[in-house]
Amino acid sequence: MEKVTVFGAGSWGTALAYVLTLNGHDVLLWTHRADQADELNSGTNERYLPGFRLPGTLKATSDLQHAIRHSETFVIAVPSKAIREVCAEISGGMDKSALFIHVSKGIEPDTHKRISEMIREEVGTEQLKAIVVLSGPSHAEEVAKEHPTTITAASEDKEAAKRVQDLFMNQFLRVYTNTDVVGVEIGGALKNIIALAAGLTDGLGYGDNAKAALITRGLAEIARLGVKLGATPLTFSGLSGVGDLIVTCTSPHSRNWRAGNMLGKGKTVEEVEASMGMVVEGIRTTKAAYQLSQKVGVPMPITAALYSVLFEQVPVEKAAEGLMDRVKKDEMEDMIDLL
Ligand SMILES: NC(=O)C1=CN([C@@H]2O[C@H](COP(=O)(O)OP(=O)(O)OC[C@H]3O[C@@H](n4cnc5c(N)ncnc54)[C@H](OP(=O)(O)O)[C@@H]3O)[C@@H](O)[C@H]2O)C=CC1
Ligand SMILES: O=C(CO)COP(=O)(O)O
Repeated sequence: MEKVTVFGAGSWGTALAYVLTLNGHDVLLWTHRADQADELNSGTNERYLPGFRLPGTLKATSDLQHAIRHSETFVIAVPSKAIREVCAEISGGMDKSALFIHVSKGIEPDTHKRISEMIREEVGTEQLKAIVVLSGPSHAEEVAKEHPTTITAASEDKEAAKRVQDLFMNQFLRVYTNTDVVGVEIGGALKNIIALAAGLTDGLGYGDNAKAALITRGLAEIARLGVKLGATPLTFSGLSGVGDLIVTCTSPHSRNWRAGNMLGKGKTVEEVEASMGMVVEGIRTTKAAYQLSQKVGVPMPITAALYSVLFEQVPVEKAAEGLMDRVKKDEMEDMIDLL
């Protein structure tokens, strides 16, 4: 039995705290809202996991110092836009080092930093035992129902990745390890762009051919960018690559797919964001990935088309037409770096 603190009590933080509690660990779930801590301690999280009953052994707090002191194993489960703020606050309150496990999927616009890079910038080297990213096809709603799920724990520190595998693995959650942090983080972040686009084409009524095209060509452009940034090509055919692409592009559980679907049915970006009530990482990541693709000179036509819809008010039908009208190509063109 280990002591673990989960920071962030949205759908994923709550589901992972549940898994760790089931696995026999002493888990403290931190939320920045005192009213939510009270609700969690009474056994529910209605906004983020409606109908789900938390076990009585899973405790919650909104006291950050209490949460930091509870353990030396931290699971960071807040949206990417809150990573810097939350990690800086945690770092400011730490008096011993800790293992940081992050589960967020995003890239920061303008700096183009991955989550583990932001954590390293906010937490002192002497405070970090290691950083592990936990990623893969895993809707919180299904994990909370104990449905079979597979994910990967990636770290440059193999022993740390194995420790995370041991912490989370059980009969319904199978955890693999990987050493390709860049590939796992890029795959997890960029699949949200393609999921938004898949929701959008579903909203337009384009059907399955269009979705298969988005998943396949989306994977090609994600891998192209990832390899340029130092990822191992094979990682993109794994759980955090094609696995997460499939689950997010095809499931109504996906907030990114749902947001895209609303856009395809004519809602504005502002209307979609206001109505979701949960994080839609793909919008921010589209901006970051578009900027990054321009900076490093990697063609990412789907990302560019979505960027034009989200940030340049290009009508969705026009963006889709633009994708189909592009110059004729060989399927494997621009893929040479992946060999
Ligand atoms: N849900 C899922 O199935 C999965 C999600 N992920 C990833 O995990 C990350 C978290 O997602 P998820 O749990 O779904 O998100 P949710 O939108 O469900 O919840 C976000 C949580 O973070 C809290 N939060 C937001 N900003 C801050 C802040 N500045 N300080 C402290 N807490 C904050 C929110 O609090 P408040 O209620 O006050 O807004 C809320 O509790 C995302 O990057 C997502 O892509 C990864 C795999 C699966
Ligand atoms: O990352 C996820 C599943 O692996 C969750 O995706 P959404 O954020 O689109 O719901």
